[in-house]
Amino acid sequence: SSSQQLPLTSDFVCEHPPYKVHLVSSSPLVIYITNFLTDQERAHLQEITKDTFSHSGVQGSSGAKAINRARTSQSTNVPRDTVVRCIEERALLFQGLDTPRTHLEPLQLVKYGRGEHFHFHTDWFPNPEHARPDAGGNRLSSFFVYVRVDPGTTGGGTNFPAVDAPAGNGNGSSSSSRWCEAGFVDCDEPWDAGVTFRPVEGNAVFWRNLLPGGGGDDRTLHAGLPVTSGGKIGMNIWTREGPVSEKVRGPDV
Ligand SMILES: O=C(O)CCC(=O)C(=O)O
Ligand SMILES: [Fe+2]
Repeated sequence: SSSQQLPLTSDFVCEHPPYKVHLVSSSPLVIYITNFLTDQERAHLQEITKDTFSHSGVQGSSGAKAINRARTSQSTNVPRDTVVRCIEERALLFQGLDTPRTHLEPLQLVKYGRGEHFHFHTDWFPNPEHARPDAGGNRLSSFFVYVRVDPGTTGGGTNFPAVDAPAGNGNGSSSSSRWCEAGFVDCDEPWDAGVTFRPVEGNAVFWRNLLPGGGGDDRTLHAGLPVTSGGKIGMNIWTREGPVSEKVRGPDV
């Protein structure tokens, strides 16, 4: 219905929802964020990208692919309108007061149907060619935001095999963990599988990809596990070490 869409008039006011942060791991830095996107923003993102998804890897942005980017999902870049700029601003403020907007790649939606997955990979580029200063350097941080989860969806979690599950989550021994009870973490996974975040609409996982010296942090390896029923749309927000060219970022719309 039309009430589902935000007005895209010049008097649009960017208001950030009262999201909450929950520390998962300090090394590597991993933070779980609840209510990062509003329902209206989620609907808007889907509306403006409808019919634009394709299977073509890293579409239109850096042209670079990390190794093991075996993804059966479809993706699309999000045109940067006032609502999207508001989400960008939120992601920048989250990371401090001095991260310029130009360090952001175009936001990217990733869509999975039943049986689709994204194999283990790092978001940072192991190939220095893809992380050259004129390309914006490497990917300093990632947000993966759950934009849509079809009712009855199973699977489709985001797994980090080298990140310990939050302390006291009771993996394998108890169901008392608040992380499990809240539905944020999949505690049915075996203890040695690291941590698996369940897709929950509006919530996000944030992590830092690079070590203090600038090298890639192998512990940020992760995968989009196969969706066993239903479907999921997620969104990547990638912040580079330096500015991304205007050509890659595209115009404001
Ligand atoms: O689908 C997921 O849970 C993760 C996707 C991902 O890692 C990516 O698009 O880079
Ligand atoms: Fe990723």
